[in-house]
Amino acid sequence: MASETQGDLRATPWLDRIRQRVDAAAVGPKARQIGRVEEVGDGIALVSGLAEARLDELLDFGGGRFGFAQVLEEDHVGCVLLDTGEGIEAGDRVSGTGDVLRVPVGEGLLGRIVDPLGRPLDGKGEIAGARLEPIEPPAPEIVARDAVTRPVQTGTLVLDALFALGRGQRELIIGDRATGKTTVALDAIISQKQSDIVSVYVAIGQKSSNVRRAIEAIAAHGAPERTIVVVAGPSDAPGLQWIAPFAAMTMAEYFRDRGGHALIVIDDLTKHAATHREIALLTRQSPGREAYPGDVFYVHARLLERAAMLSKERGGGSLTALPIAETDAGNLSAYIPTNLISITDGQIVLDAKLFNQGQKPAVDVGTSVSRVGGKTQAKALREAASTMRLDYAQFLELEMFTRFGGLSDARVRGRLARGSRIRAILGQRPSRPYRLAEEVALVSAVQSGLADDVPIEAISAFAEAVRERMGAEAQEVVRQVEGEGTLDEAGETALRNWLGRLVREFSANAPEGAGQGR
Ligand SMILES: Nc1ncnc2c1ncn2[C@@H]1O[C@H](COP(=O)(O)OP(=O)(O)OP(=O)(O)O)[C@@H](O)[C@H]1O
Repeated sequence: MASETQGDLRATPWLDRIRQRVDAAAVGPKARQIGRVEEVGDGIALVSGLAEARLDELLDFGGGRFGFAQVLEEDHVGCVLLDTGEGIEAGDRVSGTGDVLRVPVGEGLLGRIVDPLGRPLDGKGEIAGARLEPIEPPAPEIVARDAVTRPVQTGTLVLDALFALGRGQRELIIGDRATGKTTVALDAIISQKQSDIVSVYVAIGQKSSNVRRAIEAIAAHGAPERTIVVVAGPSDAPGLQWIAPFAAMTMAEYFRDRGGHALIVIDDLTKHAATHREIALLTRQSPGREAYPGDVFYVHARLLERAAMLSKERGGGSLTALPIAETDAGNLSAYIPTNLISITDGQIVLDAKLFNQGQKPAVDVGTSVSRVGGKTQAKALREAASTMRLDYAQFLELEMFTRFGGLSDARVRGRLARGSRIRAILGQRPSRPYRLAEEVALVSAVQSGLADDVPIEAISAFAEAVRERMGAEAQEVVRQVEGEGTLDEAGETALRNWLGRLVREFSANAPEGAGQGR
């Protein structure tokens, strides 16, 4: 009897605790679908028994391994794994989570290098204060958008002067291998060092040496503390590479939706399309043109549609996208390039021939276009560059005709001299973006004819002098251009006088007869 009482005494607190836990627990049936792995390999698993699974649903393979439903068939679900799938075998249990894939977002990601799931790759510890958001929220609807009218300074003179990028715009950077595509996009990120725009660089299937070069360029010349780098390497699971641009978009949208401004560089969508094709073939979807599944256009359209300039009612934030695409032998009419060209608001075409001739950035001004137009350009630059594109195009044609000799008319020589100076001024080294005022000065110098007196071989030194000395020697011009985007009469005169003095320095040192228009 005594021992029974003792037992009761010991059991009472324990029973109370259990009673409390039972009372606190939500009571009700909780169904969890359990499926079974039928086949697994190459980052893909075919799973049976998940009749209720939804598209893009996150599936739990146990042991911290996940995948998401990409293809729903009558008898199986095609699932894309988010890791290599090592340790997963046919017959393993899989359960649906009822949720879609989510990634961390927030200010804590700024200055960090992460994988597409937001896991740190930079060894700087956990991401602070992050919350989870789905990787594919719907794109802003039409009424939530505003016109694209405010510029994004890319710092690359040929882009800012001739094509102009606007906040909320999607501009494709396209060209053959190693033609400077990444460099142009990175310069746009570096150029945001002093702006209110945060940047996201997402590398999909890029060689680690290239990714390291990009990270180093941003760290050395840009504002790494306001940049997020998302990396999915070539040896990562195809699923991880596939979600990379979507996850990075979600991270960038966080700023757009809070009235902020973001720029995303997607490097590159050709590799993403190849991953999409690989996944589609492995999950037995029927191949279409060039063996891509029929939905590859839709995948990229719904991704890029998320770049937008939001209306004032929605906070007035913006997300600008610079997707990159690779061509083969300059073929812009291949399947993925044509898709992307028709989705985006313009394209910057980089030409291998120009690159090999030493014209860098190798932008082909004939085939490049911005469908948003000059509306987004700062007034001062728009006015200075108004006829530059036409002058340059005419020069290129004239140059071709005069290559065989003959035409020596003074007007023709004048045009050739002007055109060759435009070409020289458009040349630019990597990681050296210009400020807006410097661009206005350079374009004005060439278009007003002042630079005709600078020998062609001294043009790059002249441009360098503008970069180095303008801030100190033409402060009022810089203040007006960068503050108001335009120059009043006094400002224009001050700019002309300053450029005139600079030109004299360069033409004074010129060899006899230089600058007379070759
Ligand atoms: N304006 C430039 N001036 C001098 N060198 C440049 C310029 N732009 C690019 N380069 C050089 O050309 C090489 C290729 O550039 P980049 O990696 O940007 O090209 P890409 O088209 O992105 O290449 P990939 O096809 O490998 O992605 C690099 O070594 C880069 O430093």
